[in-house]
Amino acid sequence: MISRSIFLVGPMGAGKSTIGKLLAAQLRLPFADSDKVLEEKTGADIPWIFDVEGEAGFRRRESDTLRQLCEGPVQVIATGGGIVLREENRRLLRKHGLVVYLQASIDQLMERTSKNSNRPLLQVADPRARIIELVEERDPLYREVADLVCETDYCTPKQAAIRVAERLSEASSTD
Ligand SMILES: Nc1ncnc2c1ncn2[C@@H]1O[C@H](COP(=O)(O)OP(=O)(O)O)[C@@H](O)[C@H]1O
Ligand SMILES: O=C(O)C1=C[C@@H](OP(=O)(O)O)[C@@H](O)[C@H](O)C1
Ligand SMILES: [Mg+2]
Repeated sequence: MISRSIFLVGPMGAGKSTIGKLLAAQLRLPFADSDKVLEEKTGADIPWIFDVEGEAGFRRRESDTLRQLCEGPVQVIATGGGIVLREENRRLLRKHGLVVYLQASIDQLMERTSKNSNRPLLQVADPRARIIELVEERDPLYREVADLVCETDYCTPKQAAIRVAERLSEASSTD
């Protein structure tokens, strides 16, 4: 029985948005993607927000969106990869939900994020170096908030969702 929202955190390309939707269906919970909610509230997409308001503007909107989601129903929430940067966000994640850190190798993160250009932080000459830098900076922050850590390298999104659901049920049975 799930009594708190489930937040998926982890780097860009870990599969938070894809696995989150599948996990929600499996658990029969609503699903929200914080980036999509933010874009709908703003009426603009993430590249536009970064262009016009910079990363600082995006981070303000991201925190507002997280606060709003924390007040909503119990659901599965895919967050953006940088949600853990602000201490106030980390506090909210820990307070309002069970946090699952989705991990993947640098090779997989590269492959999965190279398919589209909607991630402003990766529009650089050397996206691989940028991914490595971001993972090094953020891994301790993901660990700080995580109740569970799940690998997504050697499986399909569906298999990953099933594995996360199993891990959540094991964790709740030992509570
Ligand atoms: N095992 C896997 N787990 C998660 N995503 C995967 C996997 N294999 C391939 N993908 C693909 O990786 C891409 C990026 O996933 P996405 O859910 O947008 O990641 P995030 O929200 O963490 O940035 C999607 O196209 C997804 O289908
Ligand atoms: O890592 C980040 O700082 C970001 C990750 C993106 O979400 P995904 O992790 O879902 O790609 C999105 O929030 C934005 O482009 C910034
Ligand atoms: Mg996403």
